[in-house]
Amino acid sequence: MSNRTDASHSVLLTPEQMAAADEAAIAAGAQGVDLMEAAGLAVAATVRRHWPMGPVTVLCGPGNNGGDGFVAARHLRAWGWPVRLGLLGSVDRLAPDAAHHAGLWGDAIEPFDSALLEGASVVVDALFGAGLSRPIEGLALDMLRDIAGRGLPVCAVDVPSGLDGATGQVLGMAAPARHTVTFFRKKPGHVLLPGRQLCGQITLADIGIPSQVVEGMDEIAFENEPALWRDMFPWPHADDHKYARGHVLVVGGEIMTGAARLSAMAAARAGAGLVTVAAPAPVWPVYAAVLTSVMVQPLDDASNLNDILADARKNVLVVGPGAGVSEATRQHVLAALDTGRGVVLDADAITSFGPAPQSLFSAIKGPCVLTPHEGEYSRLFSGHGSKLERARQAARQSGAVVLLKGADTVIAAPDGRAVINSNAPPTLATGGTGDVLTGFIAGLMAQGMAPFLAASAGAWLHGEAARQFGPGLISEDLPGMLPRVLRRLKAYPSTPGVTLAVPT
Ligand SMILES: NC(=O)C1=CN([C@@H]2O[C@H](COP(=O)(O)OP(=O)(O)OC[C@H]3O[C@@H](n4cnc5c(N)ncnc54)[C@H](O)[C@@H]3O)[C@@H](O)[C@H]2O)[C@@H](O)CC1
Ligand SMILES: [K+]
Repeated sequence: MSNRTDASHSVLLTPEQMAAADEAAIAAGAQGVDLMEAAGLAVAATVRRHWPMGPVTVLCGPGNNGGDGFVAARHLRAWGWPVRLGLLGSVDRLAPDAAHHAGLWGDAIEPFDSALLEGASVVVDALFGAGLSRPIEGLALDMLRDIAGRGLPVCAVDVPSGLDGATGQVLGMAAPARHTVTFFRKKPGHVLLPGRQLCGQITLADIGIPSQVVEGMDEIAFENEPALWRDMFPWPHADDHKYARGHVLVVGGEIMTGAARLSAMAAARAGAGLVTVAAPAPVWPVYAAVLTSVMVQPLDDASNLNDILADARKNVLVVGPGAGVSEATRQHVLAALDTGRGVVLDADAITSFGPAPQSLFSAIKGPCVLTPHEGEYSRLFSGHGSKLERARQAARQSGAVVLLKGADTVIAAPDGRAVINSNAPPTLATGGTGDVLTGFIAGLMAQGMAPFLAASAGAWLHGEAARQFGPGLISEDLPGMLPRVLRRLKAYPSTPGVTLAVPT
């Protein structure tokens, strides 16, 4: 767990937002050539920090990313490194800032071909950054393939060239980097997959852009970290009693009984004062036999769910885990939504509305979280673009917080706020972990945490619990890891500043 205290560093800027930040900094008095100088110096310093001195090849592209490359080359040369530099295109076509730094380089610019790679112990990839506008092809494609084929260690400037900073997708080709140096703030493409895996270790360099330039920007996304929501975390109060800490009701299914049990245990561990599973009457004993701290109420054939819901202290309702795709599940969802209380819908609850998503959306009137994986998403939504955009579109369309699952889970609110979660280890790719996540979120909501914050916090706790458990994880290990994660979270420094509670 990192102990960073400045949540502003979890801000993610799209290349367009970064360009606006750059413009605002220049309008406030910064010089473009100075920003480029700082950027290139940070790249050179990263190379010096992580590689022993040896032959370095700097590959410069036709835009400002290439300009950063010229600066890095000049500093490395000044520090005694043998530097070779190749330029894609010609010096007289460089934009003014890059041309300025090409002039300061003032040394040989070699033809842009594979000979540049001979003997290189590290390659600085300054071909394309934020300005990538089409798939890599031609000479650049050949070069990147050659670098990847030779397995040369790469230090990427801003992004590995070919990676779309907005989406995390590769346009044509990108050579995996060992280190990526980016400027001012990370970009969504550094956190979304496959981008995250191509960047290696990311260094965030301060190049002199004032942090205020971000204020007032719309639709900023964040990389999930406790600084964003920890101050709103529902820690128990000294005078709390169990009824003050919320009551989660999980509607259980008849076949996959484990799923609802996992959600229930997770909700309890997340701190809900009470948790009840409403279990179909025929399998009621199955639930009752294995759940100790969780109450079990029989749900009979005639569907007495409304009677169970009559107790308004049940303030968060979970439908979906192990529910089965059926008309009964649909009815349970609609009954839960009709209460206007907090609702978390997962799995079969989502799939049951596949044929008629609008009937679900129009029933959502209270705080609601949908937790689809990609398959479930595509049953309800026809969003397009990056995962970030698709989660945002779904949240807007449904009026619910949408948590779009995966190794790069995205959480989006209907008002445009969005968080990308990046701490989930691959050991979470096993049955039942999603049911636990649902329970964590419900447990936090039951204690009064707003749905977007609860979903963000739940996703982070889930990832952290898995990380701390390590290899061999199965889903029922996760709730039991939560106390340890919460203990560490409690010790996490308080962080005034950027939080998710501020609507954009
Ligand atoms: N915005 C800022 O605040 C700063 C930006 N800096 C650098 O500037 C970069 C952005 O510079 P630019 O906007 O000039 O963009 P790039 O340098 O990323 O690339 C733009 C150039 O590449 C060409 N191009 C795009 N895709 C191509 C493709 N697939 N094949 C061939 N040519 C292609 C474009 O026509 C244009 O000439 C950042 O990534 C960063 O490295 C830094 O200098 C520091 C300050
Ligand atoms: K690059």
